Amino acid sequence: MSTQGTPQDARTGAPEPFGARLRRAMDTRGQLCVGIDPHGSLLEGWGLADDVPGLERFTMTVVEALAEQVAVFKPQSAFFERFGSRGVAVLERAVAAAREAGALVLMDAKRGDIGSTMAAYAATYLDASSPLFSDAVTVSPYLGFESLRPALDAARISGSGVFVLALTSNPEGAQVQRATAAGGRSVAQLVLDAIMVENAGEAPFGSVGAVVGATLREAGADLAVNGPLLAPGVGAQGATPADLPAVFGKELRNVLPSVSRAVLRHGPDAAALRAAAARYADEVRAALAAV
Ligand SMILES: O=C(O)c1cc(=O)[nH]c(=O)n1[C@@H]1O[C@H](COP(=O)(O)O)[C@@H](O)[C@H]1O
Repeated sequence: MSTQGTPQDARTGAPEPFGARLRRAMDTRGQLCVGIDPHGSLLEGWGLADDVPGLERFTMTVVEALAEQVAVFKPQSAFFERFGSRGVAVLERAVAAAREAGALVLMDAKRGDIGSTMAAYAATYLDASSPLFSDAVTVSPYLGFESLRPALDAARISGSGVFVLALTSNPEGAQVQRATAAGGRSVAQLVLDAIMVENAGEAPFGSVGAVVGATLREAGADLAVNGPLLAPGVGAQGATPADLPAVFGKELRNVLPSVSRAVLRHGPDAAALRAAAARYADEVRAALAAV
């Protein structure tokens, strides 16, 4: 497995772990992830056709406008896959352009399968020689946390990261995630505990993140996973940066709030996109400073 494309640790020559790279990006650029979700309605709002050239124009405009400003981009794979191979080619180009410009890319693919198939997903997103290699990928642990092992192993080798769904932003998630597992803990808590074990001893924090919706109002779970906490749901789903302290408490410094539509709708003007992202980054900074 090649580790091309991943910055290396100057001292050891090994790929620098994603957790260290993300911590630095969050500390220097601010704690904000902008999702790239090319909904047909957004393309229409930008005056673009809902086709491959429209997808490409939309995506590259977002990348060019924000790549030197935001810590992380989170392209949502489904919005590219819906156009077939030509849409995936746009996604490949966007990932390369964003990484080239210094932003980290978290591929939102939410993959999860039996371990032997999970290895193929890991090869797709977490092997540095793959055309879709990303700094990190979202995965679902609901086939059992250990089914994710091939992705966790591949991430360690290539210096990339894995974000595991724990408490999702949608109201339906509670049915599964808040259910009580054997031993009396919630299913989500078991996932969080397993993430904690993966990140044990890592500094500044580990490369295995948890996804915890900003919409939850309160976590109702122990979020001290020694890793990043991706918090989608800010903006279009109704959460605001001011809601973050109540959900994340003492883990606030590790939170990476994510906004897609509420930033993207400000395009196609690059300055307006930059201003919208800067407003959210400022609001997040203010929410963190207030506690
Ligand atoms: O993993 C995710 O990114 C994710 C997890 C979750 O619990 N909720 C959630 O909304 N997301 C993603 O975050 C993005 C939210 O988009 P907006 O609601 O437009 O900001 C979408 O791409 C979702 O698929």
